[in-house]
Amino acid sequence: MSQTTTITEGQTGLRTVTLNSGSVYTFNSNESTALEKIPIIDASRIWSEKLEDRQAVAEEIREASRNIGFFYLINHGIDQKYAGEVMDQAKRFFALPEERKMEVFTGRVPNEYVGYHPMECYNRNGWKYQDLSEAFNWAYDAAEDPEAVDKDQPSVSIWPSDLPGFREGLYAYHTQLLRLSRRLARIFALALHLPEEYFDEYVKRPEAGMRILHYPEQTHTVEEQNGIGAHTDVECFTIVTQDSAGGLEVLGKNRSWVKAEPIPGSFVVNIADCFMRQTNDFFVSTVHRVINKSGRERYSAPFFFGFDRNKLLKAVPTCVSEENPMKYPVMTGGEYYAWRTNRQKRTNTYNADAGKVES
Ligand SMILES: O=C(O)CCC(=O)C(=O)O
Ligand SMILES: [Fe+2]
Repeated sequence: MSQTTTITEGQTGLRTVTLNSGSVYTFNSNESTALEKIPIIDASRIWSEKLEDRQAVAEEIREASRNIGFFYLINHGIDQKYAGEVMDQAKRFFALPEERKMEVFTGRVPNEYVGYHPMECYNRNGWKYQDLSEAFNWAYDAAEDPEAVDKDQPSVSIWPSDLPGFREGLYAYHTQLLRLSRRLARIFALALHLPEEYFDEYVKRPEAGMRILHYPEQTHTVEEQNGIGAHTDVECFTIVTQDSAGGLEVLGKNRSWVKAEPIPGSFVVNIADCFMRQTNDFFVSTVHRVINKSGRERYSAPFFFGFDRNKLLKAVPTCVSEENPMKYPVMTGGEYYAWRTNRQKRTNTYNADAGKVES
């Protein structure tokens, strides 16, 4: 899930991005570079029996999370067949006629980000052309979670009719990523120098939405259009599966767009806004965007992992002190998610009854 921004071009050539949470970012140019490197972290140690191994990988994650807010995970142990199946299902879904996809239009589910977000329905940066992508989102479902505490809790997702195997294919991968994320929540606790089990209570009933995205090749310039405009994610962290087309870009410390080049079999993990708030800005929730200039279609599948909606979004003890007091007001995760979801969905220019409305 992402957030609306506006961009203005200053006389210096610098661009200013104002996120709708009020944060302002400046960048030098719309061109992306490979100058700054996104760290590559070997995840095999997160599953190690030895605490020293888990602590060692946690320290690497700590550094990446506070410096750039993005890292690759390699050797994560999840079989590639699950990602392959999700990419196949994405191609199948997005190839459906518009009216079939509109059966599950996101506008049908108030306050939740689930369902279909049509092609060019957002313009996150107020550029000349709408963002060139379409997406389908689905939510956590206790029935698909082997570790669920309450299996009967209903899920808010909506599903297209007559698409056998679609839901199953998506949840098979989702369940794998859920297990990885719960383990990562422990590693993040170590990374914050907290007891390893610190977040366990927060992830029993996590916020764990996922989406598939389709980006056609963009022919307009990078000054005129994005695939998905500059934004920050909402929850704690995001695990992105991308295909080989490339196009994901991260706003680096030097104020340039850094390419997150595809590394086969890897995940791109990024810190999101709830984790930034819970770490009192120790972890950085980094602005990112997608521009598909690869000459072919691009598909991706981000998994958004956050804490239980009923828990308080409050800075952890190792990130506050008398000299460094809490920066953000305390609210529940649910209140924060609803606020962000509604802000984003209000900018959707597709009206289910009237058809597509240009912004
Ligand atoms: O498609 C991607 O690689 C990333 C998409 C993204 O940033 C998002 O959906 O929040
Ligand atoms: Fe994102």
